[in-house]
Amino acid sequence: MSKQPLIIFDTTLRDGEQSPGASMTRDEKVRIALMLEKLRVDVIEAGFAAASPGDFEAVKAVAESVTGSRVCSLARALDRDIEAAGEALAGAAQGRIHTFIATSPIHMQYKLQMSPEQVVERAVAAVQKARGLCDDVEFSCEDAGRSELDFLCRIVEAAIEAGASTINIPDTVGYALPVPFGEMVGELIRRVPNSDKAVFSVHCHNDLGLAVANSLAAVNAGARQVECTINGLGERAGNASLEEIVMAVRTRQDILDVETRIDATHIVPTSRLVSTVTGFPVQPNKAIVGKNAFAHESGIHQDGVLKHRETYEIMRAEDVGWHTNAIVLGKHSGRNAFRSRLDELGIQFASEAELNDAFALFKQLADKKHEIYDEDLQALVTDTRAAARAERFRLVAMEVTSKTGETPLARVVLGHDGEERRVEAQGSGPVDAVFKAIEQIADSQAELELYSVNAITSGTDSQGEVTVRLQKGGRIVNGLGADTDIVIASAKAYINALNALASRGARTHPQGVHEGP
Ligand SMILES: CC(=O)SCCNC(=O)CCNC(=O)[C@H](O)C(C)(C)COP(=O)(O)OP(=O)(O)OC[C@H]1O[C@@H](n2cnc3c(N)ncnc32)[C@H](O)[C@@H]1OP(=O)(O)O
Ligand SMILES: CC(C)C(=O)C(=O)O
Repeated sequence: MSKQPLIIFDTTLRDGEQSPGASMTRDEKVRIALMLEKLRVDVIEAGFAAASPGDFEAVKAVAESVTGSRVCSLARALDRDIEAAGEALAGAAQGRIHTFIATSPIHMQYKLQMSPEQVVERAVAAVQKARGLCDDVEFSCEDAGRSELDFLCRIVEAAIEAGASTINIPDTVGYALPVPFGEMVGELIRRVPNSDKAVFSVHCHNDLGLAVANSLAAVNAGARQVECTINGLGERAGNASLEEIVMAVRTRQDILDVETRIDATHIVPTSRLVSTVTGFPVQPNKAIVGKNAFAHESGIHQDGVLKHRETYEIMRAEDVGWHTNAIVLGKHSGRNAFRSRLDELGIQFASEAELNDAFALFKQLADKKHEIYDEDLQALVTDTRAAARAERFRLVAMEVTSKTGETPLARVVLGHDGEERRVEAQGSGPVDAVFKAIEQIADSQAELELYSVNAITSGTDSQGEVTVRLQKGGRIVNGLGADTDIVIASAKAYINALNALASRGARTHPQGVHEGP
């Protein structure tokens, strides 16, 4: 069965901009509008031309820059607002004037202080005025979600009669629930005698977190335009999110009779642009565009995704503009994901036992650190391999006391030729104290030529990677150690270098020759 088109009306630049703190300059609106055009949005509501000279200029600039989408301006049911909208849209390849008036008893009585009859009259006059300036006119019944159905039928019929070709039913305060809202929209379409002369639209707010659900319920009931915003930006708790509507429609083609023209591969870049321009970050668990929307950290899910992506993914990350999905290594990850990531890094294990040792170290590290990066894995494999060689010195335990005004003290337990030995030493700093304690056992007579510390990744929970270079009798060896505690990383690096000296002690080098991991 062929699908009917669902018109995607984006109001990021108008209702989205009504979020406190999200106002945009003319140039920012043009940048976002050009991105929305690329996304193949059908209608871009660029602003409210009568709101300010700046918004008038912004609507005008968007109207003159965009050709692939229809550009729209909002206007109250007042001549001056409608004239401003018409003037701002004059240069548009395809323009639309969107006029509105509230229809709920509470808004008519307290806000507009108008009778229902006056509201109908004003609506008709506004639509006629707009039609005189533009041949595409949308009429919205503000607060329709709390309006009486009989009154809605009356005003909608009159607005269509006056020339509106789109009738928008907003749930202005996010009060609706999906089933009754869908029923209301369906009933309106059935009862309005001239409903076939207009496209029915919905505009849902998210005060109860139901904006997308309510919009889809209305689509099921016959609405063929949805008003929405990128990242769900909008007044108070926001509007229905464009990316969620579009991907719900695309993903559930089995039960929805509509399709959109949207090129979903531009969704993530558009979301990023809107977030950067407005300074509103996208929460990590936001559907479609959140950083975690296609990321898997738990072992069972990772195993499933690696075996067959659809076990845990209902959409492809690439289809909405992500580079790829993500297997994030952390404390809930399992061996399959661990092995697979190391494979991708070109690291293979000689045996299952070596993999298990590395995996055990990985779990210990993951308990200390939120996310394990590739650099952490590389350091960890170096550590495992060093530990696997039957080495002369092995760090068993250590404790360092470092207090303001006191000389640092290190207590170290070192495995040495199969025995455990305890030593303690003071030093000018904690690392110096640890090295001195180790030297009490090793007595290497080596010279420390280099000591350097690097943060492997960013963040204060990053692992420190330490390089120690020792020189003895013309031989130079490097030792590496990594840990979230840089003093422990230093001890590991020093011991690693001592083991390198010890294991190659029989060989001599005429000049300084670098050896090490
Ligand atoms: C649900 C929505 O999102 S609707 C869009 C909301 N967006 C905005 O309000 C942003 C742009 N708004 C603005 O810049 C200003 O409010 C303006 C320029 C439109 C109007 O500013 P002001 O003239 O100072 O009026 P103010 O905002 O204080 O009050 C709104 C007036 O419009 C009236 N009004 C509200 N909606 C409508 C309407 N759809 N049609 C006609 N009049 C309306 C109110 O009753 C009130 O009238 P009053 O001044 O006679 O009491
Ligand atoms: C003006 C209309 C469409 C609106 O923004 C609302 O009712 O929320």
